[in-house]
Amino acid sequence: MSDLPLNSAVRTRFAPSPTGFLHIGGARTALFSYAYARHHGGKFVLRIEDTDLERSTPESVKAIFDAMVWLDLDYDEGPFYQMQRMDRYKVVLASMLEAGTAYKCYCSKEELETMRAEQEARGEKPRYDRRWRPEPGKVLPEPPVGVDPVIRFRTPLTGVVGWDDMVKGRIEFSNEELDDLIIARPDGTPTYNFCVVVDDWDMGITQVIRGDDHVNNTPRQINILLALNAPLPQYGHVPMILREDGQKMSKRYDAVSVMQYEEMGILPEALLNYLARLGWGHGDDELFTREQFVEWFDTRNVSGSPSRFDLGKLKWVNAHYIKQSSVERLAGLVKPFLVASEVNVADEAMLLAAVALYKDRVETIKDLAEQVKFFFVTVAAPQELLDQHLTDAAKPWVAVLASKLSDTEWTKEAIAALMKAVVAESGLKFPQLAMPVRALVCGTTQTPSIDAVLAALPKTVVLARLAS
Ligand SMILES: Nc1ncnc2c1ncn2[C@@H]1O[C@H](COP(=O)(O)OP(=O)(O)OP(=O)(O)O)[C@@H](O)[C@H]1O
Repeated sequence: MSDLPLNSAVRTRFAPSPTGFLHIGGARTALFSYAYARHHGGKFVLRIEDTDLERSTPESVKAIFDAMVWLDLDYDEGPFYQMQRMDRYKVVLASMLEAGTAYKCYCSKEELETMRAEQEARGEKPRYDRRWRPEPGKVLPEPPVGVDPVIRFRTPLTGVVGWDDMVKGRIEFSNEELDDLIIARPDGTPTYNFCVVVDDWDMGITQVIRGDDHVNNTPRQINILLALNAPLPQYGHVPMILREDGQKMSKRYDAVSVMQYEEMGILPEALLNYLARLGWGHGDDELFTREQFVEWFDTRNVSGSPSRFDLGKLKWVNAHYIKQSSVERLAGLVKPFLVASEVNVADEAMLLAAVALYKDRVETIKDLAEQVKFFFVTVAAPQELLDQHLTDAAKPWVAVLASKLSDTEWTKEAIAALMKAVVAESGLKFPQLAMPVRALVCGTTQTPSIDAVLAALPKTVVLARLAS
């Protein structure tokens, strides 16, 4: 079992279940599969595992697509939907019954419960006792009338099933630990592990890269593939991403959707860079492009232990990408945030100027919107800020500055020269003039160079706010 047959052309897949949004744990797993395929010049396949009819919804399918598009994880084939492949599964089930690698089991729920209770009473691990498994010389019970059977896989009774995991190294299970799992329900619908096996086989998947919550499924899936004489893919199980509180991130336990990061003002390339680095490393490199990641990616450098999500680090990475982005792109991204807070952004030139002034000072696009808001609407400074800076000493000089500004040419240089002159004349220190000006015009004292900020605003607006 150690030398698994390998297909030559790499084909990886991402196979989410559409039972909620795509969270970043799933997204990182998708990213690793994607990067592996791209690194090897192979194909990346998207498969929607929608057989859980109670939990799967079309909205969740859309949510997965939205997140994949936003992150630009472009797939080469698919989306394939398991629900559209039922006929194929049934053909394979029939072939397994025919070959004797699967068999019908007529145990009722009650019988299974009794079996379990008796085993527990004897101190044994509860498991199906294989009473319907055909064996040479064994007499099977008469199939009860009117009962639809399940189909069970005929798991080898002895031996070891193992694989060289691309992330975790050698993993082995004894077949004695595995039971004859149900591969089709009484109504004929196939179960999870069976569908995955047929899909991975039909789709020619050569590397199954998935979360390590699937490690226990892998020996079962390998046994079924072997029974089908299908080629075995390589398996790589990547550790889970944990929430900041250390819990597994899962749709069921309030994980945050990938798209919520867009709403927070995270750039997709920042999230990808952050996720790539989370649980994978290339020396000390923290910031790298998608192309570099694809070039460097190797499952051997994926960490074997779970990683904890760290919003602070994500924001740090995001700040880097914001700095690197063009003013035009950022202006396009920040606009919806401003509009959402009912700020009218009619003056495009002012928006560009404002973004240029603030892009190196923010961690998210949402922050950026907050920071540049005062360009478009008056933001009143908190009273304590005014009390602190708009002192009796400063007030008259703010008025002097305002009157001089009204006649000056509206450039950063002219404004700077004028402020300098007023400072000299007044005997104030520069901040004693600049701080009240900031508070009045911007609603805060935390701003970039005040001459640049004033120059980016219409003169009339500056004068009105200084007079307020
Ligand atoms: N927290 C996580 N960290 C890393 N990978 C994950 C995490 N949760 C799921 N995955 C992986 O993402 C892929 C898609 O998983 P799936 O759509 O079933 O999401 P899920 O969150 O596990 O769902 P559930 O709500 O059933 O827990 C699988 O390969 C799975 O192993």
